[in-house]
Amino acid sequence: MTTGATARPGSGIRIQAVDIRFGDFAAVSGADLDIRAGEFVCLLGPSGCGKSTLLNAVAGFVPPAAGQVLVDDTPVGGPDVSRGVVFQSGEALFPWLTVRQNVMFGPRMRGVPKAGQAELAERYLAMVGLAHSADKMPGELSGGMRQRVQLARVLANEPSLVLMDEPFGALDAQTRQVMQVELDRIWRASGKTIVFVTHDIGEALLLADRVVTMTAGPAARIKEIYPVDLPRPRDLTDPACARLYRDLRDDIGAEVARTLRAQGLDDGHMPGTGGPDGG
Ligand SMILES: Nc1ncnc2c1ncn2[C@@H]1O[C@H](COP(=O)(O)OP(=O)(O)OP(=O)(O)O)[C@@H](O)[C@H]1O
Repeated sequence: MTTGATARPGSGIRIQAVDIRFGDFAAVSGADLDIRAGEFVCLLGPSGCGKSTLLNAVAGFVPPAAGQVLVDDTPVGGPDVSRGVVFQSGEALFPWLTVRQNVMFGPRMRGVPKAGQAELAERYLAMVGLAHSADKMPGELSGGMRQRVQLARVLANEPSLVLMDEPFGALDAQTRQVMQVELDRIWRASGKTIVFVTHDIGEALLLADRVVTMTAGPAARIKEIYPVDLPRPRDLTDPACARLYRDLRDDIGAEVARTLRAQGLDDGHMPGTGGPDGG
């Protein structure tokens, strides 16, 4: 899968019996998941279930109240550049630095000599298709371009895994499609492990080796794991893909319906609950 383009290969992740609390609120409870080195895993689930919270635990932003997250058998104790995070908003870029300087920033902080910084910026800007925009300011870029720069900036830190929290959520449908194709290519070229949070079933099916669903919170846990053993690039209209799409839609629909029932709201029209959609 990898071309060996980077020094550091992807890491394996073990999420073991992880509980995450915010005060008295149990956001995640007993989450267990193993992710292989170099794997692309999408986390999918109803809004507010705990996808970002679990991703943040892998990033080291949120400490588990119980259980542990291991990356290459080492417990995660806090944030680290070896675990790169791409957020939804391209606003995470430094607006006063050029694209190239944004990408060189991490290596500079890590003490990489100037020539090495420039080389990393060149390599990763080329990988995300933005070599020609290196001297632009972030404000001169489109939303999709800003997300590519974010990805290049993370990759320039040579992380062993990349954590992406709805990175294309703010993009228009067409740009999103282009970015999905690009990310598939970049992932294959980089050999990184990617954990990707999304609401979008189609996006998950286009990108993931495995799609992991979560139950509705509170106390969300891993619900089901769906291997996507289909050749890439994928076609959502392919019958096998369409079947998986329906399974995932029903899985998520059942969780949304459960939440609505718990709130005393009508769930008769949700897929997976015997609604008109056939569930
Ligand atoms: N810092 C925090 N303090 C208190 N509660 C939090 C905090 N962060 C998240 N939560 C709660 O934890 C639960 C899970 O939130 P999280 O953002 O992980 O969900 P999500 O599945 O990523 O949602 P979405 O898909 O809507 O982005 C929610 O009930 C949320 O309100």
